[in-house]
Amino acid sequence: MAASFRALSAALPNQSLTRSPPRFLAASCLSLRLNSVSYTPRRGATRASMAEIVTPKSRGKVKVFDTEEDLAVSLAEYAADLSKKSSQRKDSFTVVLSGGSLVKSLRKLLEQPYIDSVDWSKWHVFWVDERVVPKDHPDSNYLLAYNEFLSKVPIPTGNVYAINDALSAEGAADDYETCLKHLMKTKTIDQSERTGFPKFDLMLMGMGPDGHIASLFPEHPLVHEKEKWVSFITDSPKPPPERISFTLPVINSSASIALVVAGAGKANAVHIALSDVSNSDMLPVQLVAPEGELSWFLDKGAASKL
Ligand SMILES: O=C1O[C@H](COP(=O)(O)O)[C@@H](O)[C@H](O)[C@H]1O
Repeated sequence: MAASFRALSAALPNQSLTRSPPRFLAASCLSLRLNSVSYTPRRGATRASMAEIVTPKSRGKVKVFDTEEDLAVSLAEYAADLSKKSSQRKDSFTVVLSGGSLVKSLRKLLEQPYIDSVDWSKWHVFWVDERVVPKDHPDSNYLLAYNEFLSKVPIPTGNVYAINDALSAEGAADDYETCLKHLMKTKTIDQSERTGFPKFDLMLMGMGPDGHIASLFPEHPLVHEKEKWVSFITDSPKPPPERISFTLPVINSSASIALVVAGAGKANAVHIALSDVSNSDMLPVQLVAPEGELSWFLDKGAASKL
């Protein structure tokens, strides 16, 4: 069993992971080195109360907030700032959403000053993963984003790229990849000069308590996909079983990734993800290393094991 997965299984004895529980904890996985810690004082009602942690080089910038509310305030500021910079430079701002708890953390973008100041006409919205269910199904990541966010902002309908829910998992993944290829050709989506894969402006990613990101689950072969842009699984350990997902080469070609994690139930995976450790079979979240910048938005609970 892989070391990171073994460590996480030991740390989460009451949560159902996809492999049997370990007999011991791999100590090396839990050696996080913090280079420095600095505190930013609260500067006003809309400012978030935050601590910033400097992690090992490739693990990005880590912001820890007192509350998920503070996290949401800062996330809105971050996304709006990137949107502004991108909109000044080009005609499209390509944003990739996750499902799950991430969507709720976008709620401050629906408030002033962002709702009126963001140039929503430039936004093009994609999903890093989607469950292969009808778009009106309660498990649909599209439906969640539509209800909580997309229906409340003036993003042109044609700029929202949901999966074709009439297709099989394999068909939907191929179809989505074809759509991305077309949009890269027409320059709506940038192309990474380094990898040739699409380079999204901003990926807003959640993480599961088992360290999964998108629909890339620990010890699943899909984690090692190197060629495809979008792939599918029919055996997801988290229901529903059929999903499509961006692959790691696409995720890691991004200009910016925000990893948004709240709640003590995810603290062990956060701890492992931010440790300076590499082994042959790491948790999917440990493999996130974008071409551009990686920013972590954590609440106190998620950061409680750092
Ligand atoms: O199934 C999924 O889970 C992850 C994590 O969800 P969360 O509710 O624990 O934040 C999510 O990022 C992914 O998009 C979704 O399909």
